[in-house]
Amino acid sequence: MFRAIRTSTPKRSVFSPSTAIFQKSKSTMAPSKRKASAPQTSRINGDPSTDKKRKTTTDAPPPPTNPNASSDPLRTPHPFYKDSEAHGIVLRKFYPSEMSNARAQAYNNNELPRPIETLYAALAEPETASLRKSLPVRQAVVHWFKMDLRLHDNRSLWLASQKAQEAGVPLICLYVLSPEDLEAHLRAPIRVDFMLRTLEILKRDLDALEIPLWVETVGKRAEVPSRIKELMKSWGASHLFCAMEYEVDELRREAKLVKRLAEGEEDERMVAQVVHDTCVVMPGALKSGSGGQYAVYSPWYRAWIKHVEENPDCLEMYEKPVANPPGTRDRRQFSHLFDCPIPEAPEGKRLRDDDEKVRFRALWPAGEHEALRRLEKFCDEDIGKYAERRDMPAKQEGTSNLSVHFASGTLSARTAIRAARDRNNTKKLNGGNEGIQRWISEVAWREFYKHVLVGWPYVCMNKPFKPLYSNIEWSYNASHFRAWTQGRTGFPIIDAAMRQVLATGYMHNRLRMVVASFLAKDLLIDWRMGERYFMEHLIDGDFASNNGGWGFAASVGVDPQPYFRVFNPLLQSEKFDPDGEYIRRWVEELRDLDDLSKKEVHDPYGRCGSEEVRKRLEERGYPRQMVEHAGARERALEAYKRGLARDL
Ligand SMILES: Cc1cc2nc3c(=O)[nH]c(=O)nc-3n(C[C@H](O)[C@H](O)[C@H](O)COP(=O)(O)OP(=O)(O)OC[C@H]3O[C@@H](n4cnc5c(N)ncnc54)[C@H](O)[C@@H]3O)c2cc1C
Repeated sequence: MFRAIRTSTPKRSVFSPSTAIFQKSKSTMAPSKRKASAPQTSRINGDPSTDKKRKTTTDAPPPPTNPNASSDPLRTPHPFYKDSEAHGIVLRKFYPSEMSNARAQAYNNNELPRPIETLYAALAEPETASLRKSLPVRQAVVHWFKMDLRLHDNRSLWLASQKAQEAGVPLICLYVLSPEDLEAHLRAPIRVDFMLRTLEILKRDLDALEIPLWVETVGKRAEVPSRIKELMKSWGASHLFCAMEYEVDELRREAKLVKRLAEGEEDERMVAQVVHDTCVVMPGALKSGSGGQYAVYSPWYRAWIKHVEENPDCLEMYEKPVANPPGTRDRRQFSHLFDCPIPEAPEGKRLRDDDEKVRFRALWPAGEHEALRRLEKFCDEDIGKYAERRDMPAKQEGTSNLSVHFASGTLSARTAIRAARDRNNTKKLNGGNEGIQRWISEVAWREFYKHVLVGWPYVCMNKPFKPLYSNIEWSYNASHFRAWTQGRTGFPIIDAAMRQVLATGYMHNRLRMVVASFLAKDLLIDWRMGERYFMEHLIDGDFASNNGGWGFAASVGVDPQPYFRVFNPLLQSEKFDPDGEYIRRWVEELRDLDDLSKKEVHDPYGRCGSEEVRKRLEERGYPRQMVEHAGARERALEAYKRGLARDL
C-alpha cells in the first residue's frame, strides 16, 4: 500500500520563492517614517460592519496609559504587555515584549517582511543561488532531521539521498538537540521523550542502510547555524537538505543558515536546500479572491482540493533513502559517526519518574513503524465510521490518535491522505464515504493552520490573529487557573478532560474546544495561558494547530466562533458524552456512584436529588461548580465588547 512512486528528481523546484503570495516588503523604510496604520481594519477580520460599530461605542473606559510610550508605534509594546510577561506568556528570556497592534497591522500592510520572505530572500541571493546550481559535491551530503522523523515519504531526505547517490558519496543524517529551543517552544517532557525514543528507532533503521545519525546538542540556539557549518566542515560535506518549518524562529534561523553556509573561502562554502515537505500544498500556493492568504477554512479547503486535483504530484510519495556505499562504516572519517549515542532529555524536560515512563511509553509507542501500523489499522477498521463517532470522546477508536505522529513527522500528511483515499470508492478527496472525506478534511485543518502562520507571522509572537482582541482585559486569577489545570472546576466534563491530559498527554478534539472556551470565556482567563499549558502537556503539542485551536475557541483567531457564541459546558457534556461514560472514566469521585443517573452525572450537585450522594461527593472532595455559567457568559460578553471598543 505504501508504494512510493518517486524514482527520479521531481520537476517542481526545491523551493519556490517566486510563488510567494506576498507583495514586496517595504522593510527598508526607516522606522520613524512608517505610518501607523489603524490597529484594525476589515482586512484583518474581514468584517467591516462590526468594525464600524466598535469604533462608535462610547461607554468604554479610558485605555490604560502606556508605560513604555515611544514615538514609534511599531516599537512601542502593547499597553498590556506587563500582564503577558508577568504570567509567563511572553518569555522575555528569548523574546521582546508583546508588540503593539500597530506592529501586527504593519505585517498585514506588508510594511514588515514576513519571515518566509526573509528566507526566500536568502535563498534568492545571487551568492547562495549560484552556489546551489554550481557547487560540486565534496565528500558527503547531509540531511538535517527536524520534525520529519521518518525514512518513508520524506522529501528532504529523499533529495539528499539522490544527491549523495549521484555523486557516489555517503549520506549523513543529523539531528540538533537545542535545550533552549525546547524551553522557548514549551515542549512537553512527554513529547521530548517520544522524540528521543523515535530517534533511537530512526538510528537503527538508518544503521541498516549504513547511514549514520549524528545527534548534536547545541547549548545556545543562536549558535545552531554556525555549529552545523562546523560539523559539515569536519565531515567534508558540502550540501545540506532540510524541511522548511513555518514558525517564525525556524524560518529566521534557516535564513541565517543559508547565508552562513554560503560564506567563507572557496573551499568552505556550502549549500543549504530548505524544502517544502510538511504540507501537501505548500503555504503561499493558494490565493483568495483578493490575492492573499485565506483566513477562513471552507474556501481555503475548496481551493486546496482543487489544487491537489490539478496537481496530483502533490500526493506522490518519496522512496526511503538508498543505502550508503558499502564500507562507509569502515572509513576512518565516518566510522565515529555510527557510535553517536541518543542523549537523555535535558534538564526541565524529563519525565517525572519511572512510573510516568512506563505509562507513557506503553500508551505512545514511538517511531514511524508504529505510525504506519496505526494508520493502517484506523483506515481498515474505523475510518468509515469517523463522521459519526469523531465527536464522542468515550469512543477511543472514534478518531485516529495519529496527531503525535503528524506533529513529530513520523507520519507524512501525503501518506496519510493516500491511505485514506485508497479505502474510498473514488479518487476524489471530497467524495465517496463520508467518514473518509471528513477525516481527510481534518488532516487538512492541520495544514490550514500552517498556512496561517506564514501569512500572519505575529500569531507566533503571542498576538491574536485579530490584533484588536489584544485589548481585552483578561483575568489572571491563579486559583481559577489552577482549578482548571487540575480538573477541579466542578464541571465533570471539563474535569474529565483536564485529568485525561495530565494522565495521558492527550485530549479529544471536542473537549479541547470545550475546555478552551471555558477558560477564555467562563473564567475570562487569558487564552494564551491555556495555549501555553497545552503545549507544556500535550504529546502532540504543535504550535500551529494549538494556536489555531485556541484562536477558534477564544474567538480571537482565524475562522473563529463569534465571541458571543459561548459553549455551554453542560449542554456539550450531555450531547457528546450522553451516558457519562467518558466522565466516569476520568473523574474518580464520580466513577462508582451508581446512584447518579446519566442526567445527573453531568451536574451532580445541581441535579442529584439524593442528599446521601451529595454528601458522599463532598466527602470525596469533589468541588461544586466554580462559576455559574449564565452569569459568566454575560461577564465574558461585556469584557469582549469593552475590549473591542478600545483603540489601543
Ligand atoms: C484548543 C485546541 C488545541 C489543539 N492543540 C493541538 C495540538 O497542539 N496539536 C495537534 O496536533 N492538534 C491540536 N488540536 C487539534 C485536534 O484537537 C487534534 O489534532 C486531535 O484531537 C488529535 O486527535 P486525532 O489524531 O485522533 O485526530 P483525528 O480526528 O483522527 O484527525 C486526524 C488528524 O487531523 C489533524 N486534525 C484534526 N483536527 C484538527 C484541528 N481541529 N486542527 C488541526 N488539526 C487537526 C490532526 O493532525 C489529527 O491527527 C487542538 C485543538 C484545539 C481545539
